Amino acid sequence: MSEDPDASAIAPSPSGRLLCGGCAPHDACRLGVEIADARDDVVRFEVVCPRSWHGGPGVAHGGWTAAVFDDVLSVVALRVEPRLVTKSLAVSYLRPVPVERPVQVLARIDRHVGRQWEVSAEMTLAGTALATGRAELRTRHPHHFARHEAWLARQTLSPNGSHAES
Ligand SMILES: CCCCCCCCCC(=O)SCCNC(=O)CCNC(=O)[C@H](O)C(C)(C)COP(=O)(O)OP(=O)(O)OC[C@H]1O[C@@H](n2cnc3c(N)ncnc32)[C@H](O)[C@@H]1OP(=O)(O)O
Repeated sequence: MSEDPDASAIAPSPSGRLLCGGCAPHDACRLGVEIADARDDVVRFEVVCPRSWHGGPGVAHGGWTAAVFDDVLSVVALRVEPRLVTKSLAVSYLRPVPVERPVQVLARIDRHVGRQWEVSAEMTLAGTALATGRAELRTRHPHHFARHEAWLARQTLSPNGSHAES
């Protein structure tokens, strides 16, 4: 990568959306997440699971639900600190999530001390909880991506395809 990877920070897209690197070129969230309202440490989202993410008949794949929580839990803190990574993510699946049906997600910052963030969210439909998520986030170290790239460059592929430190 020729640019400084650590300069990377989420900035609003041309239409004002906060999007990840994969979605920014589309100017739309491919997970179906939209911010509905943002106040202080709480953000409300409207989310629609695209049918392409179904895992069972008419219901979302659990990986979609986890990705949505990773996204919304980051967004709630990204509004304050643009350089974050997820350290841990826990999801409780309470009821199936329907595809192509708007559901609400409320995400909040529970605790923020130094580089450490604790955030949580609930996904509901008509007031009934479908899933909850909780994450620990970290403000990135200044050379987070550069360190990763340097580490990766030291890994060599062996003839059987496995990696070894060179
Ligand atoms: C819609 C808007 C956009 C939404 C975007 C969606 C956002 C999605 C957010 C994500 O999903 S981020 C991607 C998933 N998360 C990661 O890839 C994070 C990977 N984990 C880490 O980089 C580290 O474990 C972490 C920075 C979380 C550690 O933080 P800590 O505060 O717990 O520990 P610390 O910083 O002391 O580092 C612990 C160890 O990791 C090492 N370390 C930290 N950062 C590193 C790094 N960048 N490269 C290599 N090693 C690293 C560090 O040196 C140290 O090594 P030792 O144990 O040997 O001392």
